[in-house]
Amino acid sequence: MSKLAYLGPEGTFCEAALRILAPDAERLPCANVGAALDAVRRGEADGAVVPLENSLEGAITQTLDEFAWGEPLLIVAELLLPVEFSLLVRPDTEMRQIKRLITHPAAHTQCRNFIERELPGAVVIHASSTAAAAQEVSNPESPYDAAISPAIAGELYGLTEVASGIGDRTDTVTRFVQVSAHGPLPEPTGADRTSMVAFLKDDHAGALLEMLSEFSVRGINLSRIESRPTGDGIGRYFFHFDCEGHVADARVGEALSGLHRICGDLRFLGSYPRADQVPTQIRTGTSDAEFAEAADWLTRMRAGQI
Ligand SMILES: O=C(O)C(=O)C[C@]1(C(=O)O)C=C[C@@H](O)C=C1
Repeated sequence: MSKLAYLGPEGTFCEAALRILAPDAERLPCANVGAALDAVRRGEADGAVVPLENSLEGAITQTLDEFAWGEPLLIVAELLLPVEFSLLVRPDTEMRQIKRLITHPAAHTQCRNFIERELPGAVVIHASSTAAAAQEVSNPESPYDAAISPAIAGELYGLTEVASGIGDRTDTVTRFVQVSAHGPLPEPTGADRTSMVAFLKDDHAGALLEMLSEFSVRGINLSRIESRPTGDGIGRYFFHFDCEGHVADARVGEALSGLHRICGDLRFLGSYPRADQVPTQIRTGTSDAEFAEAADWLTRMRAGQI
């Protein structure tokens, strides 16, 4: 049985994602995303499940930075999990008594309207996860009156749900990814995604356009682009890209080769099946067969056969 690390403790959305992605895996709760990924790097876990982006809040920057700077890991699967938040209190607390609230920063952002409307003036403190917040509130000595967490965390930590579905939108989803320390890569399915991190060779006009051109000239659709600071000063950024297709597809492989040539560093993060199973768009002239035919034509031409 494989062991997967995740953002704990028990009751996080991350755990819910892990249970769907790998129902039979042994679960190793970790204090934060970095610790979960380090457990994989040290061989203490066979893989990890971590949040990558949220449809309202955007990128989970800690995960992006871990993927860019930490020892390389491979994304092997993804999952889109609807996230629904509850307001949880100790059984003896009433809604009007809530003055101090604790939750994960991403949950705070997603429930901002509810907090302003229903709990005006409440102080919000951030926890390492939504379930860590619930666990904290379950302590009778806790200085916090309520947690914003998944309903399941309330059941696990003996809290009472005083409000449910408190997110600013009802259709929010978080994208989680499962990573492993090494291959093999998942087989291409025809509905795949490829992730990578690109560092510029040097800062010059059109550098980003040159990178984007490697995708566009091969008809590759991007599904996410994120810039993150390198830490080397204002204006210094590196880029995360997600594109449609698998590195085994000729057009994606060639785009990565092109990026490898023009970038200071290109880190491949993996090719894996898309959670929504939407087939990859293949524009005219960019299929594997058309790439193979063109390569064959070039070989014959170079051999003086045309
Ligand atoms: O704290 C949790 O329950 C998590 O799984 C983390 C996380 C996140 O990092 O965005 C996951 C989904 C929600 O958006 C809120 C928090």
